[in-house]
Amino acid sequence: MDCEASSHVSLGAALLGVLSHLTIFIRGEWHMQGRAIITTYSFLTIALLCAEYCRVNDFSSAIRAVWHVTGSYAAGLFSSIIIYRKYFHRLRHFPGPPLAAITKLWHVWKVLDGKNHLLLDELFKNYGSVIRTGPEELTIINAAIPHIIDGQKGQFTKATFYDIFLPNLTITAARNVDDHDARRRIWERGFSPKSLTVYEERIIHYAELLSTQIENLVYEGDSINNCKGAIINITDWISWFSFDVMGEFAFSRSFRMLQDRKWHSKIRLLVDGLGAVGAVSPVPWLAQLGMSIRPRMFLAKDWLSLLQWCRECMDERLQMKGERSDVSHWLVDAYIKNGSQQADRAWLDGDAATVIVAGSGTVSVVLTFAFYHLARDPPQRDRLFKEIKDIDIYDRSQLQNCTNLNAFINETLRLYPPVPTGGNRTTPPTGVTINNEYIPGGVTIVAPKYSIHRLESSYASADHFIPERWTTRQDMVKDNRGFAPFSLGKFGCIGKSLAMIEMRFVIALLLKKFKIEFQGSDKGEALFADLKDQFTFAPGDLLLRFRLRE
Ligand code: HEM
Repeated sequence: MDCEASSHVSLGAALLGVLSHLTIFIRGEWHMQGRAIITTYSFLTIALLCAEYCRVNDFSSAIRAVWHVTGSYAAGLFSSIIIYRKYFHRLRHFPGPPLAAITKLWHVWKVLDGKNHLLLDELFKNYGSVIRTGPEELTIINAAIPHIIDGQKGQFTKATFYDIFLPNLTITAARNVDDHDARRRIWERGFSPKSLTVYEERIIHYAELLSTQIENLVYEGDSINNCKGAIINITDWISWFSFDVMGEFAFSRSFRMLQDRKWHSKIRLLVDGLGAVGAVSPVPWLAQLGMSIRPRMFLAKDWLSLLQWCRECMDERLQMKGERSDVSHWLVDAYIKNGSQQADRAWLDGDAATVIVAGSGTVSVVLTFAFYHLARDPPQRDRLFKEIKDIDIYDRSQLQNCTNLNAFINETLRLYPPVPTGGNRTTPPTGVTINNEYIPGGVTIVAPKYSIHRLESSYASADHFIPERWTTRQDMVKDNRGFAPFSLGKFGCIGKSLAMIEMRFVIALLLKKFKIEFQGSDKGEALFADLKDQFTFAPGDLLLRFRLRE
């Protein structure tokens, strides 16, 4: 091919790239098509290579020519995408980091350290309350936003992020509103007041086991090391407790972590797998691509092995004779009544895994930070102890009426919402107007609770832990609309009441029995240094000294 012909071909290929963007890729969602796109382009490249080889009868010239054409095509395609996103996109006038407007990969790079909550907070300080954090994404940090996206009138749907869990089917990831509503109706049967009373017995059982194990460690510490009390990593112990409880609710079996005083290998996989979800959550297409192309590699392999284990646990659960009063009972019931169809089995497995993840990774965060503040703030600890020491903590209604305890939990939920930045939604097709600003349809809205809960315009001394703002110092709450640790509306947390029962009881039980203090010079530095946002918060280690009260 002479030089002129070659440059015509390159120009044609580049124009074709621009055209593919403007006519095909500019529309709709493509994050689930990664594999199909790669297969199609590979096929076309090979076909082109064969055709060129037949024409010139020389392999290296054919490769050079195809390389030229594909390079030009890619240059046209990506230049068009970049120019469009930067200068013509409907979100172009929103401020934000320049690279964010072009690709979400900048976000992956930025959150490799797992500190997405801090990143979004910093962006808020630099760019204001509405920030373009992706080509099709706005992060909005404003007290009104939780009610706008999830309130009664909310027409918003779950955003593309949730497809990261596919092909796993679960209520949390159901983006189709009808599928979600149908699943939610089944779940709701498992959270009736009657069911909660039954679950409470299980919670009490495991909380007592936690308390007994700590007591054993205190005796072991006193006699073996001759040190006063037990120094324990509360982050681990609280996680073991909450996963053991959810094992009961999902599969009617304990993971025996409290008993064995160590992590169950599969639960460890789960925690590590969620770390990976945190890292790739800004680009669900990358996660899907990894899963479909290399399902047997690295974390994808661990994740699949975990799902397989959940399936096996559910097989055992289905074999159990007699009625089981766990959360899965209602999911299993629906599965059997529907004729035990394979499609329903996928929902059953996915939702059982959801019970474990949604029920443990959240409660454990609040309890860990609650114990951190109990150790850090002796006057708060003494005030709580005074409130609970003479009541029957096994009587749920008495605990429910403990105003200081409730305020303490609320303040922990405010500063450390277990889902700190997640809960992305998509605007309805007609778009919405927020604070006099029109936002078009189909845009992802991120409303990070971590930052919204720390707005100075909403809470006086917002970064400080002051439980009194919920009791005697209500003047310190200026605008409470943004407080939504459990989210709101039809996608809001279904386990809120269960979680509150669990958190109140564990705090009351351990506080009544133990004196809780920091250990030596460790004042919780690792807890914060290693704190990661991986959809739910994953706190670092926290060593505390537990001593028996006289
Ligand atoms: C402190 C404890 C908890 C907090 C702060 C919390 C918070 C949340 C939040 C923010 C959401 C919305 C997530 C989203 O939009 O993607 C959610 C959903 C959910 N939570 Fe919780 N949660 C807690 C405990 C629990 C417990 C104990 C369970 C029981 C198994 C549970 C089950 C669920 C389920 C099934 C959903 C999905 C609801 C739906 O999509 O309709 N959560 N939770």
